[in-house]
Amino acid sequence: MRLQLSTPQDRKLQKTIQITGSKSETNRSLLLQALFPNVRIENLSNSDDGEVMQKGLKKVSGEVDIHHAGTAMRFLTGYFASQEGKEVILTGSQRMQERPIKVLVEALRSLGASIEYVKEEGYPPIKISGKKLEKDKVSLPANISSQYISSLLLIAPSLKNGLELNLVGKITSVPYIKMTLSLLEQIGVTTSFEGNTIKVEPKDMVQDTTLVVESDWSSASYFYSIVALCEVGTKIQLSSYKKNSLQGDSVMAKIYKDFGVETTFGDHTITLTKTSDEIPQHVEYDLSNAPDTAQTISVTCLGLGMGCHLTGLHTLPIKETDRLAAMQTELSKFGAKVDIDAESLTLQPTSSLKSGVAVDTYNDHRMAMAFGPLAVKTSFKVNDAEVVSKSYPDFWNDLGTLGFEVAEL
Ligand SMILES: O=C(O)C1=C[C@@H](OP(=O)(O)O)[C@@H](O)[C@H](O)C1
Ligand SMILES: C=C(OP(=O)(O)O)C(=O)O
Repeated sequence: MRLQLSTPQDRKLQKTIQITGSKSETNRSLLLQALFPNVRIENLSNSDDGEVMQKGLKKVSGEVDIHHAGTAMRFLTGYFASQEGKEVILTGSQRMQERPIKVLVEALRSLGASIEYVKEEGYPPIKISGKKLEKDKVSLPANISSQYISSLLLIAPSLKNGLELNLVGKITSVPYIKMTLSLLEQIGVTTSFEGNTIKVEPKDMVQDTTLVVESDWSSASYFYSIVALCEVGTKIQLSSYKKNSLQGDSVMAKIYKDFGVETTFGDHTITLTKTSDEIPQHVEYDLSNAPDTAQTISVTCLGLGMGCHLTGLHTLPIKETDRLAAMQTELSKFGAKVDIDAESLTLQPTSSLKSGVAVDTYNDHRMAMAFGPLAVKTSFKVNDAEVVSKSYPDFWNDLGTLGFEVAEL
């Protein structure tokens, strides 16, 4: 699907949007529910990633295809490895077969798991023969993906003696690890995280608990960007959100103050208001705790004619696409000057945006959604725009609701 995006007639928007549940909280909650069936879940994500996770958890044998969903790939690896009697081949899209899984496989093997690579060593697909895992201590590198750590933590309470993890190296995407621990605590599991050591106590049964998934803050980031690019007075209300979020991307509320956007927390809502046009020429952020917002922020800066230096981006090359390379290519199409290295992106201020551009999306939902808000400033095309369904299937409809002209070509 190729879309033509055109500037909304009114650049002082006033609207309310309901956003689907966080895909990260959803996929953790679904796994916990599979282990402890008396856990209930509200406000599940309607994303592709949530759907493949739900389907995957129901399988006991055969092939499980999780498409592009990193969390489903990593969380189901731990799950099936610890499920005696289940035997599956866990696979995914071509890109998923290029996203590394070795750190997690080695950690699970050292706990006693039986996992074999079907094609290339270190990458999916993998054949998993579920077993009771007897060991309770493991060390693993923590600087590549926090999803490996969350995968182990999620199965930890179901292991006979629980689990002690020793994290080696600089820990990346820390809020996602804390989110996992918070959800475990919510269902009554005892955990601790001190220095580089995480401990999870075993638990046979949990009390009836309802996990209420907060809406997705990474999805909210695109509305922060829209408000930042619109006129002073623009007000967009989003639900259902809370102040004490488990999601690290809630840092948007703080970061977007720099772009003149104020956040007001209401009863399960946030209201984003553009209050000021006075913005700095250049901003710098370390996004190692909120990697999924890097694309959003760089497009906001492009649209506002600002420069930025974003660091802590070492995980971006192994996500849905190599996001650093993809951003450099796509930002440059609009006339931007962009430099990247292994962990950072630097954008020079761009005074006028080129028009007639077609943005490529690289099977990456965030490439499409990050550029969407730029339609406030200029008209352009988005190729393969359906990619948004990975985390936010209603994205283009919601942009239409705001008054953007979204036409299928
Ligand atoms: O645990 C999670 O739900 C996630 C962790 C992050 O990945 P990394 O830990 O690989 O950075 C993030 O980018 C991803 O979208 C979701
Ligand atoms: C990196 C992402 O997803 P995942 O790793 O779960 O595929 C994302 O949604 O930005």
